[in-house]
Amino acid sequence: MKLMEKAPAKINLALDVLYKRPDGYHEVEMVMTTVDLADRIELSDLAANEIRIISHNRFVPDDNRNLAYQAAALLKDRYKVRTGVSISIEKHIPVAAGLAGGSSDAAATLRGLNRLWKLGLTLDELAELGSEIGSDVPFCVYGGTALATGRGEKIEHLPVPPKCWIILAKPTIGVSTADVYKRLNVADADHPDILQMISALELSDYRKVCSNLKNVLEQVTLYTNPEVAHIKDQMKRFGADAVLMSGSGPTVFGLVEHESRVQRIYNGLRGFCDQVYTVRILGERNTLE
Ligand SMILES: C[C@](O)(CO)[C@H](O)COP(=O)(O)OP(=O)(O)OC[C@H]1O[C@@H](n2ccc(N)nc2=O)[C@H](O)[C@@H]1O
Ligand SMILES: Nc1ncnc2c1ncn2[C@@H]1O[C@H](COP(=O)(O)OP(=O)(O)OP(=O)(O)O)[C@@H](O)[C@H]1O
Repeated sequence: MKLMEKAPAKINLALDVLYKRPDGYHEVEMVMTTVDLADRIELSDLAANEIRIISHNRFVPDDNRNLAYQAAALLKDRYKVRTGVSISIEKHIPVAAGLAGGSSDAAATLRGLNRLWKLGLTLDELAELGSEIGSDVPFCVYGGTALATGRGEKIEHLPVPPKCWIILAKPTIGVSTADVYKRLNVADADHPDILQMISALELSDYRKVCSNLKNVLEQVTLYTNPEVAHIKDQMKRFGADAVLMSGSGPTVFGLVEHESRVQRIYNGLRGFCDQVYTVRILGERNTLE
């Protein structure tokens, strides 16, 4: 049997770090939402009892370093599954970009294998398993819009953001998430007002969403990567309503309310940046089919 799952990218509308925990992770408060830039995961039964990754992307590992591989290995081990699986990843989300591409592939693999192997697990159970793979995986299991706390694994669903266009631009540099967290000085950081962002979503107030976009990790990545600041400036200059770096970066996203401006911003950025995407916010959370 063969089946397909979509693995959408996420952006962080607000990202706060409260403190460094004794286990080395940071306690966070993040408002996240999925967008319609997605990898496509195809899962098929394999006669041999093994996990095979096919990706055709030189930046994506095809062994047990791949987060989709880890998701399959975790389910296989926990539920004593004796059949093999081939996981084909058609990559559309830029790698090491702050868009949770690997985490979303892992989450889609959990959802897909739950169906393929008829495990009967709930999304909550899949999200709990996903937290063993990475902090962004539980959010990616549900998708939609949510507040993520703890190290990112505690999820509370939020209303869909007001309708708008999102422009994503990724500079050619890659960023290490661990390194960005390590270099953050929590005491000196400029913190977002997470409650105001939640209120903006509850009121469906586009202007309020724009004025509350803030990411505490942005300064850290901007400091060592001036390209990110340049893209932010240009996106604003071309007419985006508000701009922010997603996650640990380096991808920058801009919110645009009026369609008439989208093409101008896209064309302006394409003049000096190879990876630019125009996307929409994905309204719906995932459900189990
Ligand atoms: C930056 C974000 O993408 C924002 O959504 C996430 O906070 C990071 O999520 P992720 O990539 O799934 O992170 P993980 O794979 O769990 O962790 C990678 C590394 O980032 C650091 N890390 C991550 C999450 C967290 N709350 N505190 C941390 O300090 C740790 O050094 C960890 O070893
Ligand atoms: N399925 C996968 N797709 C992409 N990268 C993967 C995958 N599995 C493992 N990786 C590894 O993970 C690293 C980070 O990739 P990813 O695209 O997930 O980063 P990211 O978008 O910055 O993640 P996050 O936003 O969660 O911090 C890559 O350099 C790659 O070696």
